Amino acid sequence: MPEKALEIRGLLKAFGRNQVLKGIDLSLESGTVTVLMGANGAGKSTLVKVICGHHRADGGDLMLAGRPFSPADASDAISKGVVTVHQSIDDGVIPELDVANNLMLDRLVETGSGFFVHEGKLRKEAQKVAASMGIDVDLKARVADLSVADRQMIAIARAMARAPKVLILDEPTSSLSAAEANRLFALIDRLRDQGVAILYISHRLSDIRRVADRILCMRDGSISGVFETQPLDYEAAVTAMLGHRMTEVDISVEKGGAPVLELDGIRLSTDGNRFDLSARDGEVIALVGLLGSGKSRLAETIYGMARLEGGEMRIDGKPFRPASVHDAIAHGVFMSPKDRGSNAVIPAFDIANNMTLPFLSRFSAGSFLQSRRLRSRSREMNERLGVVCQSETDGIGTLSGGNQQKVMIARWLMEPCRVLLLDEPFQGVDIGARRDIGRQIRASARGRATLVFMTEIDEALEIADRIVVMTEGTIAGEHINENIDLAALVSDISGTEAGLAGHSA
Ligand SMILES: Nc1ncnc2c1ncn2[C@@H]1O[C@H](COP(=O)(O)OP(=O)(O)OP(=O)(O)O)[C@@H](O)[C@H]1O
Repeated sequence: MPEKALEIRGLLKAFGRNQVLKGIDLSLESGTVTVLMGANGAGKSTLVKVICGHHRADGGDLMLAGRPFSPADASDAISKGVVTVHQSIDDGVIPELDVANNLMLDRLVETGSGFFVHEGKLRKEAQKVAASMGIDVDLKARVADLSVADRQMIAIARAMARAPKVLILDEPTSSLSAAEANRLFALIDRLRDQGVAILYISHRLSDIRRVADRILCMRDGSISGVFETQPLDYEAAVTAMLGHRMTEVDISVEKGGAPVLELDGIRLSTDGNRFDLSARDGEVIALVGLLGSGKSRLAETIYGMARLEGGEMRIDGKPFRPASVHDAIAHGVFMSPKDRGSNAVIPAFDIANNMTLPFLSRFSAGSFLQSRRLRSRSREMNERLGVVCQSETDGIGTLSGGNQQKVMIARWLMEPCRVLLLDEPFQGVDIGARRDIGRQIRASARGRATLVFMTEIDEALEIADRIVVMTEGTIAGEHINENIDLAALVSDISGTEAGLAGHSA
């Protein structure tokens, strides 16, 4: 029998009158990866925050390796053997220090030996840790200069230097490219072999298929399903998580709409290849590519944040060369940026104000009627997208991450525009919510051209009329979604492995 690393019985947690955890029972076994799936707002982060000492439980018992466990705070949890790598990876590293010092940080602090004292010894030890984790990074590099993936590896390696019994990874692949995610999976395999009990939280079926030994589903503050018999039944797990089967997004190809946005022989960098793209009224185009493929640069160029380095852009047949974001917006171009935390959410505002923010100035006459109208529209949008909240006057900060993302998308779907750019709209949202958002994107498509920038092919296939593949700053291929030739699509994204891993075709 595998050893029970962590056992939880009857865990309760409420925020005010919102009972978020309603008696959670679960156990994590050593040398096993348990995936925790749950719809946005189900309570996953709250559960993790209780386990890692960030929140105090209101009731229930936690046992770590057979002993009562009630962490006073995050560092108490770590010292007892429960380490969490949060979505915000820089929680786990000090960006200004080099890799070796980051890897050895805890030992340096524990022994009080201070930094850089035994430089040679420190580097040797760090080398050992890096090698044992299969990490191939220059130990002298400043962590701030590393890629997101490398920083995340260092955060995990640092966590492992504490020899934890339980490692919690909260959506660890959300900022990684496919190849980087594969490196992370290899590291997880090693840790499992070393006997660590891993709790892995994810919304991505392709990740879940790759790492899960067992799946726990969470719905509305309770565990709604446990799947541990191989082969795992993913369809049943998704149903247990959502409480119903998933419904499909209807992709009916809009034919014959007039061109709205035309890119004619454009170049994103001075030495980049030129390309053309035309987006029609009512059309939803997915621009798919890995990190560095140029898709974000393209979004920024259309949105007036980056300079067009050649060629011509037109909107409704008229030349369009935005000098600024303000200028792009004035031409009817809206963009929902990725990384909602730093780019979009106004923490001090409530849901309705966050949703209607760009339009507030227009209604700023302070008119009571207008404000009522905005509130009722945001209430309707909340319902259509299934935002889990008490009311539209809740502070945005009280929503779960995925629900904040829905509010941000709603912000741009609510208002008419000519060109809508959505950068990674499904980041951090659960599978059911992805369908809700996809359906709303399609329902709002008429009267505009919609360009959705994303890394996951599965997501593109779910919502787009046309899939455009980008590599090295230019277009590598275009595919109509209806009767798509998946093999050809895959070969366009040459070298893409994990983004496709979950696709069964
Ligand atoms: N600090 C807080 N104050 C008030 N309510 C909160 C707080 N933190 C979480 N909640 C509420 O708890 C519920 C569960 O949120 P939680 O973040 O745990 O969900 P989640 O399952 O992690 O969702 P996601 O997948 O979207 O990240 C939500 O209704 C949320 O509004």
